[in-house]
Amino acid sequence: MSLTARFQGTLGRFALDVAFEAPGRGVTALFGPSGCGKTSVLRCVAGLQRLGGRMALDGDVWQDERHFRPTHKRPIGYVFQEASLFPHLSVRSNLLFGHRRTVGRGVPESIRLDDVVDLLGLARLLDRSPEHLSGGERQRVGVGRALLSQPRLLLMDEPLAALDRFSKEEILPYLERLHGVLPVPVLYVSHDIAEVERLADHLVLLREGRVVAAGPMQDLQADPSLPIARMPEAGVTLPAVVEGHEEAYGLTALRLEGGRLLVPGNLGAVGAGRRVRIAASDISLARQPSTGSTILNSLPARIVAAERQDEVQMMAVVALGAEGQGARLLARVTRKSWDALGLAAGQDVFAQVKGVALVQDGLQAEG
Ligand SMILES: Nc1ncnc2c1ncn2[C@@H]1O[C@H](COP(=O)(O)OP(=O)(O)OP(=O)(O)O)[C@@H](O)[C@H]1O
Repeated sequence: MSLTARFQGTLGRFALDVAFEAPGRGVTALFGPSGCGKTSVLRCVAGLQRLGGRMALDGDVWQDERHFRPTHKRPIGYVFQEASLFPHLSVRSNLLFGHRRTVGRGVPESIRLDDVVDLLGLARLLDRSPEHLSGGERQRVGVGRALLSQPRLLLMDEPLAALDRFSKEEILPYLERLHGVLPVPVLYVSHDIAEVERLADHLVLLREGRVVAAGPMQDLQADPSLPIARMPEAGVTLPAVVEGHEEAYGLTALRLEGGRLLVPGNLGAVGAGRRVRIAASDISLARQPSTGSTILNSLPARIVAAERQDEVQMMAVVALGAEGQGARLLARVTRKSWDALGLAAGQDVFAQVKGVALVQDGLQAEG
């Protein structure tokens, strides 16, 4: 179950030449700087733009050398920067607009109104007119409407870009919630890495009309040769499980693959899954375990790769665990310290984690 796409051609003076695969579940982000071709790729997938190539979803070919299925025959939901809701219809009627045209014509109903209302928190809004909704609420309705048209693929083009910071923060938890339960894959266009890290599990990195890299988010984040590792906010997002609590100190123990972190606050019941983000600038490396230090988290790890970023900085990839078999973290350290400690790939070190952000509800915790 997956999407395969290859598009080649020119748009005015812009040359697009991309090929990528996306898994049949979860959120795949198309990420890259402005003008790199993200929207054009999405439009090609939707059939709104016709370039040469081939595209198939679960083996169902939407485009190849001989065929080109028109947009209205592709089972897609499309969410734009701004939801263009029908002003004369209530929220409920807006939501059901596409539903009638699909379920009403025999398409099996895999996404139901009640589920969408529940997931997107729309119950209070159902009888309202779109004119009386905030920007964030309108976008939630737009997402719900797209889902209720029973798409087999949901396309989202910068759905948060037109919202102010406050509305963005309001809508993100709803999108995160959809993430785990949606029966359809999502292609999500954004140029905001923080947003992508919160929502996506697969990444297609674009630059100047080409694919720079594609793969699981964690793998790409921990590749020091990619442009995202050069961003000031470079880091990794990792799955974690609540392992226990140190109630006397108000701390939660989180288990990562190959390591354990103590973070402030009660992050839920034992066994609960969490997604944490650890910034490269929040990790320092030591040859010895930290004693006589206030640092809480000092994890055995092995340096698996390193790259000089500029005159001052090195970017190292460390794999957690004494054998270096666990999750990979990025560590940005100065070249001076790197040389002073005689660090090199293959060495065993201690990764001192100074801060952990819980990405799924935006909590920031200093460790
Ligand atoms: N129909 C078209 N005719 C001519 N040029 C086009 C057309 N569509 C896109 N382009 C050009 O292709 C390039 C890529 O545009 P696109 O909107 O796909 O980029 P993007 O990565 O989505 O950018 P942004 O993040 O700013 O939305 C741009 O230089 C744009 O001007």
